[in-house]
Amino acid sequence: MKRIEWNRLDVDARLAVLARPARGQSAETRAAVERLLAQVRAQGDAALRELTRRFDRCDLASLRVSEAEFEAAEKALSAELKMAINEAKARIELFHRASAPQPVSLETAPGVHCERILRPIGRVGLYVPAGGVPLPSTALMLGVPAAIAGSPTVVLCTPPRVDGGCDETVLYAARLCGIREVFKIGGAQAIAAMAYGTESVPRCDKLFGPGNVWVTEAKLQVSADPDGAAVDMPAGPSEVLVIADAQADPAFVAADLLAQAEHGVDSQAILVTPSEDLIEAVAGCLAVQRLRVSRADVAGEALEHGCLIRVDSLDEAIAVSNAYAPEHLIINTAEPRAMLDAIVNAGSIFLGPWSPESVGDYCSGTNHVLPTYGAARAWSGLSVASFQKQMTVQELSADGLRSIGPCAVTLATAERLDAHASAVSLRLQSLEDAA
Ligand SMILES: NC(=O)c1ccc[n+]([C@@H]2O[C@H](COP(=O)([O-])OP(=O)(O)OC[C@H]3O[C@@H](n4cnc5c(N)ncnc54)[C@H](O)[C@@H]3O)[C@@H](O)[C@H]2O)c1
Ligand SMILES: N[C@H](CO)Cc1c[nH]c[nH+]1
Ligand SMILES: [Zn+2]
Repeated sequence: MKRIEWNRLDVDARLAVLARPARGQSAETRAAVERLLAQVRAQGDAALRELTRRFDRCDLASLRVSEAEFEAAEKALSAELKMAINEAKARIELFHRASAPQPVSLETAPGVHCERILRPIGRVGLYVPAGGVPLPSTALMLGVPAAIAGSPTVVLCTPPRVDGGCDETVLYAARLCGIREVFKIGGAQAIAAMAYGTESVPRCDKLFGPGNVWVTEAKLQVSADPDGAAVDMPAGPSEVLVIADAQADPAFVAADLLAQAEHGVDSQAILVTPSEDLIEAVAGCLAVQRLRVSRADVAGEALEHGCLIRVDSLDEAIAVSNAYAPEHLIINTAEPRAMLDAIVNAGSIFLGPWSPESVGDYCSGTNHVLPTYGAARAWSGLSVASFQKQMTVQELSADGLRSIGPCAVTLATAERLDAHASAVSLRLQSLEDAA
């Protein structure tokens, strides 16, 4: 990992350190995804079968996962794994229920009743990656808030294995969330199927979930198409930034950096600390720990563009973190909670030595689908609200209109929107006439 002395850098060099690798896909990827989307729109299921043969190297009799496959999946898993999934799901549900938006109803003036009411998005499409390693935890992170919001149609796509089956753990997690419409489709073709619909796959209003470059580009393209679908958030490679001081255990810090690095070669792992000794010790631990992980090649490549940044103080570390706006922020210092008020940009925050980022990935209760690539400056992680629409309602009595109508007339007149003004003044006049 690169070692950086923050205070020796000028402004441009600091910006370069905080810059992510170039965003957006190559022109070839964009064009390839455009062709894939057009093919699925034109040929429906036939295109899905052909593309699954080409990219996933398997011939599917049925795109949809059958009841028998769900049952076989449940039988195939160990009791221990099922219990862990059930346990994680219960905590994710607890947190997501508690943090779900509530309806609002109040009088803003006598006789002026304003409400916020909530409705689930009608048809939602979930994507669970499985090209490299299948991610059943992602099925929970998408499926639980969708179920709490109460979306009537929940569709889930995940790539098939070469034998035509699906990862059993993903199927078990999907079923636990009440999802029945699961399709063995991966990549851009899955996004196209859910955005535009095919003979088998229902068309969805909004799509959720992470994925590789083809998935990400396809989500971008369908969200820009008025006939396509909305998407959850701008996504990029996974990221972690650790703020630590001299008291932090270097083995813990190294393990946290490595955990994010093993996701993909483009993962971002950054340590910011005032302690030169900690940087030295973390570098040593990383050299040892990375040899022990099965995805050592992937992690090693990711760590090459990660960095160990030395700052003068913890206040400066916070400033670096706020400027970077990491997906995950770990604060491993003597008084982590005391720093929380100063943190303004981060997807999810992990306080203290006993809160590794991995627990947020699986089972603390928070969601692991989070804004990356600096999007945490303006975006939040997935929640029940992401699966809902918030509609506002107003109901005025005659007295209500008498009381606030003149305000509307004055503002409409100032904007020279006479029809707006008269929609109110006409009514005020009729009330006066009736009095
Ligand atoms: N930010 C997050 O919340 C988060 C969480 C989990 C995973 N991730 C990321 O999700 C990604 C998962 O990627 P993955 O590849 O393992 O699985 P994936 O399911 O996203 O992609 C696999 C699919 O890609 C398609 N594909 C393969 N080669 C292709 C080609 N040449 N042209 C067109 N399509 C092709 C295939 O159809 C295949 O089914 C990783 O980058 C991981 O870091 C992010
Ligand atoms: N850390 C990933 C989000 O950036 C989510 C994940 C799934 N499984 C393990 N980790
Ligand atoms: Zn992870």
